[in-house]
Amino acid sequence: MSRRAADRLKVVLNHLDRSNSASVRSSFTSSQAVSYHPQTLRYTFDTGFLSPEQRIFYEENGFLLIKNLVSEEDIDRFRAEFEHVCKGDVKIPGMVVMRDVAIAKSEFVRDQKAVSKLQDFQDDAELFRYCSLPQILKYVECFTGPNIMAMHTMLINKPPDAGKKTSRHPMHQDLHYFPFRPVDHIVCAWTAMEKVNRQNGCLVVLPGSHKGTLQEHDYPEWEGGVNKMYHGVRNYDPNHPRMHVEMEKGDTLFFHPLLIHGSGMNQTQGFRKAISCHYASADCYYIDVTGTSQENISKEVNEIATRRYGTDISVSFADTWALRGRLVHGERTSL
Ligand SMILES: CC(C)CC(=O)SCCNC(=O)CCNC(=O)[C@H](O)C(C)(C)COP(=O)(O)OP(=O)(O)OC[C@H]1O[C@@H](n2cnc3c(N)ncnc32)[C@H](O)[C@@H]1OP(=O)(O)O
Ligand SMILES: Nc1ncnc2c1ncn2[C@@H]1O[C@H](COP(=O)(O)OP(=O)(O)OP(=O)(O)O)[C@@H](O)[C@H]1O
Ligand SMILES: O=C(O)CCC(=O)C(=O)O
Ligand SMILES: [Fe+2]
Ligand SMILES: [Mg+2]
Repeated sequence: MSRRAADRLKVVLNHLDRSNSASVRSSFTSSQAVSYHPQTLRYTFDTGFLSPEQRIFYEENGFLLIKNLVSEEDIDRFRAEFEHVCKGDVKIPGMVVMRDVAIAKSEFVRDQKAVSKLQDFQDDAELFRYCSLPQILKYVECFTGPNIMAMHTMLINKPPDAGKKTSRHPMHQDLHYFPFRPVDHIVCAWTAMEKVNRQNGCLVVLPGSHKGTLQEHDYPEWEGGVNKMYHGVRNYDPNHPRMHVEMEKGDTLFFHPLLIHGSGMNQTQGFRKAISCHYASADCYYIDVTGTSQENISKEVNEIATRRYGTDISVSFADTWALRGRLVHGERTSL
């Protein structure tokens, strides 16, 4: 550890463990002690589970990678269930089966291979086991606190790029899609279901971007087309320092909803699989996004809801989230 990192750690330890602060402080002279202004940790709770290094890393970067968190056996079960859904053996009301735009808009015969994403698997008991895995919730609690809702579920099956670069996911902030706050009590868990690397389109993150605000999002101007609702940050600067997060099967990335991230195109012949869940504290509250940068996405969601349910029932943007959210720990207090 560098000297600077060691100094920071001392400051944080001092702040974290007030009951023990006398013994920590005793290693400083009194003049050093008064010159310290310990920063408060804004993005994580002290549940005693994360190490100080992990907390500092998340505070500064907006993500935390935990190796080997989900077992091979569980992942193989999720994969088997995904195949059942693709074959039509399992049909779950409310679950969205999405195809890549390049395939959906072509003359190709639709088969299971065309599925690029399952969205909203909260009522599929086998897939939803992912959201309740105790080893994941142990981490989630550090970001959300003890009352935990699983708000949004996805199994992403990034297809081999059909030659139009539509397998890319533009750089975005997940908060753009969410009408609930406070932002710091929301976290995504994203687990690689196989080795993910630059070749097959791993996640790309802009470290530290979670410290900024929610930006305006739109469809990027991509010649080959863009998938439905794949908005990207407007005025994206491709020169911003970025990091490719390569992961092994079972590795899990936890990240903040303001972290700017996306994924590159899949240049292999395999389907790159990942499973994810966005969690929020059940103590969060819904906001009205009218007149904000989120109005464009809420309108798109409402259009799809109208197409699906007709105009008889009126479902607000917040309602679409309240209906899909499921309690996974503690009490359902607000969301
Ligand atoms: C943090 C998190 C929330 C971030 C994200 O998840 S970002 C991505 C979110 N994306 C979504 O939620 C997409 C949800 N997808 C859907 O609702 C559906 O897959 C739809 C895009 C509406 C298609 O529904 P589906 O039942 O398959 O309907 P059809 O096959 O009859 O197609 C209806 C019209 O939609 C078109 N379509 C289908 N798939 C895509 C696509 N991937 N991208 C763009 N357009 C698409 C299809 O060509 C058809 O268009 P027209 O023939 O009406 O012009
Ligand atoms: N105009 C844009 N708006 C939003 N996001 C974009 C835009 N252009 C590219 N991106 C996103 O930036 C990320 C990097 O894209 P790109 O495919 O150029 O590089 P890469 O595949 O990560 O790296 P490389 O191809 O060099 O290995 C991807 O998530 C991509 O979807
Ligand atoms: O798996 C990926 O490529 C990223 C998906 C993503 O960021 C999202 O759907 O919000
Ligand atoms: Fe995302
Ligand atoms: Mg690329």
